[in-house]
Amino acid sequence: MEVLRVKQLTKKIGYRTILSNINLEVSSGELVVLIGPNGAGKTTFLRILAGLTNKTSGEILIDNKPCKIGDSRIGYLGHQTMLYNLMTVYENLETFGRLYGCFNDEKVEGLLKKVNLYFNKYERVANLSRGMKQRLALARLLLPQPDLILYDEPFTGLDREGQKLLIDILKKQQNDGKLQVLVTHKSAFLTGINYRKYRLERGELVEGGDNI
Ligand SMILES: Nc1ncnc2c1ncn2[C@@H]1O[C@H](COP(=O)(O)OP(=O)(O)OP(=O)(O)O)[C@@H](O)[C@H]1O
Repeated sequence: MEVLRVKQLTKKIGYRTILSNINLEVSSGELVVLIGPNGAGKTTFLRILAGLTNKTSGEILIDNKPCKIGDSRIGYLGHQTMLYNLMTVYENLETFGRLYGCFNDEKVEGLLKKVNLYFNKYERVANLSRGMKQRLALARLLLPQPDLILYDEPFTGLDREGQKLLIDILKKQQNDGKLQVLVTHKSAFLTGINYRKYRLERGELVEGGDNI
């Protein structure tokens, strides 16, 4: 995947305009960060890109073709970790991997090491801490090796070490030429990494913008 183009994207709910004529371009290797106050429409925007919410109007193009619902090249990490609580760490990745046809024992083990859960692989998800669940959700996100990766507040629940680990993951994806869009309310988390910053305010996207 080379480029994602969002053109004149608008989302209305009832007669409220949540997103108004959003234009955005993300190229291979680029990380775009969206900041904005609570209720600004950040999650709505990511969910539309992920194909989980309908847009009202506008276009989303991937390499100049309309983005298809359920495109397996798109990975989305939302507020909910969507993990199976009664399964172990390993079983979660195995089940997800088999479902998406990307299971491979070596890959799963490698990812578990990457997110520092290798020694927890036989633990049930229900017994993990919030930060550990978030790290497992990250591993699951990366398992199908998506080209476009969407992160909604991915630093939630992560301690210093977890934050560092996520920064390393973001950098690795940049080097691999992935397209990344990340929503956060605090860009201070993102020190030591290159990114393009936008502020979403009253439904409009403004380039740059201060931290909030
Ligand atoms: N299904 C829905 N029905 C009605 N209103 C909705 C719906 N989904 C979102 N909204 C409204 O759209 C606005 C944007 O919500 P959204 O969750 O995208 O904001 P956000 O920027 O992600 O906020 P936060 O930082 O609090 O997560 C909010 O005012 C919300 O109430």
